[in-house]
Amino acid sequence: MPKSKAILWHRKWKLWFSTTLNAGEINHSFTNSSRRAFIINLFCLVGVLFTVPLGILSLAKGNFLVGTSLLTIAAIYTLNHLYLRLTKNYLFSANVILYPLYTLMLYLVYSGGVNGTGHVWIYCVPPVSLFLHGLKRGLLEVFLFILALIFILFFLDTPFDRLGYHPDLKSRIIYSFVLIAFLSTIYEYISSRFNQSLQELSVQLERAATTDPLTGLLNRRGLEQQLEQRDWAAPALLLMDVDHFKHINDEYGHEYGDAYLQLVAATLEEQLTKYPNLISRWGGEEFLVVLEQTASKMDVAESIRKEIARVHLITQQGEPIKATISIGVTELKVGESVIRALNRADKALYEAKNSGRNKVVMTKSK
Ligand SMILES: Nc1nc2c(ncn2[C@@H]2O[C@H](COP(=O)(O)OP(=O)(O)OP(=O)(O)O)[C@@H](O)[C@H]2O)c(=O)[nH]1
Repeated sequence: MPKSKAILWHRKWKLWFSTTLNAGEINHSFTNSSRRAFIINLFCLVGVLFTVPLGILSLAKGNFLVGTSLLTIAAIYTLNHLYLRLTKNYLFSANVILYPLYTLMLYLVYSGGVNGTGHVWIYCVPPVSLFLHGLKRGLLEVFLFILALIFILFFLDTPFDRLGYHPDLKSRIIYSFVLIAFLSTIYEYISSRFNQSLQELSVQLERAATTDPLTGLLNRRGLEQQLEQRDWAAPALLLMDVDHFKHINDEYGHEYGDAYLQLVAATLEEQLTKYPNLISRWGGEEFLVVLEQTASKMDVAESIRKEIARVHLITQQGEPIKATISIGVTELKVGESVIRALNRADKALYEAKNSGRNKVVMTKSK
């Protein structure tokens, strides 16, 4: 096969494996649910790869019962994978894998399995159970499985008893099973803790990337992200700029400048509690508010302007720090880009500044 064709095949297989193993994933991050979906798919895939050839072989040898049983298991695993892919209901899919597995393992111990080797398979129960059902439920099920094992091995008259094993084997099976359960619990505990901190870190990073640290408002990226996430029916854009802000920095120092920006942010939040909105610090001393279409967007802008002119900071020496704000208002038309609408808002703001500041100017969208 030519090299380029081989690379193409390799890529196709890789994509197929990745799609199959990640089918039914709730999101792409490494959450517990996506981890479980991955394990269920892996289990189904490996199960089908094992049972189909063995089933066909058994049928070819005339062993009809074993052959059809194996092919039925392959069909159940395939359906389970398709069900997970369609519904993302990994809890149900986990049950489809686990409960038949428990039953099969207990039956293997009871019957002794092929040439008395049935009990060697039971050690897959703790890791699979803990992976798929998590620490709490997984541990409970492993505990119940151990009770069922003890009952079968010590209180039932079974074909296992007639295999001629040393009497100590029964207790050794239980001890070694408990050891594997213990190790699996430690592994699952560590990996779920690691997963949890990874998720917390990812939430913190996401917040840091979309929030302005000084005011706690959305930053430019956060606002753009939130604008995309919801259907806003022609919202109003209010672009605001604190008047002569440089003067506050120059006169009282940067710390008071920062505190004043925090005061503006708090005032905006307080003034806009009644309306669905997004408030962002757009840059330096500039704020952008996206306001869901209300008949009174000019009234809202006016009340913000008046409130900013009213509120003030007090310095340590008891001096009041006051400022005003200029606002450019426009409407974001359906299908229009934010940048285009912002250009209009910017022009309106410029007009407000040029006509004396402490003003609200609204442009009509063309
Ligand atoms: N304290 C503080 N100052 C900031 C921050 N970001 C920007 N600034 C300052 O904001 C000032 C903005 O000044 P200008 O752009 O000249 O505007 P202005 O003084 O508000 O005047 P007009 O907008 O024309 O009314 C600059 O001095 C910046 O250093 C910040 O996070 N904290």
